[in-house]
Amino acid sequence: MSAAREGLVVASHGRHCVVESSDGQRRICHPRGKRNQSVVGDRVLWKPAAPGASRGHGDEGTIERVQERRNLFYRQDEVRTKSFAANLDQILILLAAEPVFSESQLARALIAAEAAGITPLIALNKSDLVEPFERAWQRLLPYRHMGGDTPGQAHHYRVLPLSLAQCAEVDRTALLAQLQGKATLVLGPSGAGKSTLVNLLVPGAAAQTGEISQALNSGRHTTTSTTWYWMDAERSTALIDSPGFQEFGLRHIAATALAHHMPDLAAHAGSCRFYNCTHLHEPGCAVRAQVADAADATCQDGTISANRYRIYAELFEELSAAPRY
Ligand SMILES: Nc1nc2c(ncn2[C@@H]2O[C@H](COP(=O)(O)OP(=O)(O)OP(=O)(O)O)[C@@H](O)[C@H]2O)c(=O)[nH]1
Ligand SMILES: [Zn+2]
Repeated sequence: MSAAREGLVVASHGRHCVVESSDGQRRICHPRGKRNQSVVGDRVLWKPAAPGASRGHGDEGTIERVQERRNLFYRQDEVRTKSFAANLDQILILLAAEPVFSESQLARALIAAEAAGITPLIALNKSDLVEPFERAWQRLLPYRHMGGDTPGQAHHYRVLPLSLAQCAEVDRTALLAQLQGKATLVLGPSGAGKSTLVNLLVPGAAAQTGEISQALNSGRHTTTSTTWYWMDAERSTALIDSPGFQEFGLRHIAATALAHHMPDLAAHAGSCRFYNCTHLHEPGCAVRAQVADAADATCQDGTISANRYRIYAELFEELSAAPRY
């Protein structure tokens, strides 16, 4: 019996996953048990399959154990839990001037990131589309100023303007500075420019996925759901591409914990008269007292935008409702 070796899960497809060993070699691995419990980003212990035992995919292996995770980013609706990836340093939410993004989806992704303890970063692409960009940038005002404007104090979220198609060197440099040495999960609505981003930043992205598809030996299974790409030869900077920005279920978060994961609300929640205030109808609610009347109000002065509060109230109701199944 050979000893188990360490590896990194770089793609996952149904019951198979692709494990990269320290020498960079990638191979298909099957879980030892019935279910595939590993997700992309997992560190695993694997063993090569016994000679002759492989199922025609060449060199294969078995996952013996999934090592303890630093974090796990996932969403959950009423019927299922979907894991995006594990052991992440940050989550890049890629939006664009067009198509118009959903603020509710953005808020959900940010809440899930906060709940998992992973730093989110927001980028708004297509700055070359001047007017739509201006409108979208304006819609992001509460996010750009969250955390207040006290001199010397950083905003809660970093929001980067970008034009990936024009690939201005200054944009690329700003983005690279944010990604260097980290494992970043990229999330975003369809059409925002995720593929453009991956192709711009990952040399040989096609080759990396080609290798995976080849390893999966499956013309039928060409789309792996989540993929880990190395941006550098030293394999220190990674981008993880994942679908699933739509229908971002937050069933794993208690309604009463929501405000805690929304920094603009959390800043005031401690001053409510009742310690268990839901910020929906209680007297002496410090959160509601800060909700701006005007739809275009910002968080610049510590106020809460009307949209953010509406999103909170809607989510609170959704998460309090009894399961339908
Ligand atoms: N004007 C403009 N168009 C861009 C920019 N970046 C990407 N695009 C275009 O936007 C479209 C969508 O880009 P993709 O990279 O395919 O978007 P995606 O997020 O991968 O979309 P899906 O494949 O549907 O998930 C393409 O036609 C790109 O050429 C940009 O900075 N400015
Ligand atoms: Zn309150």
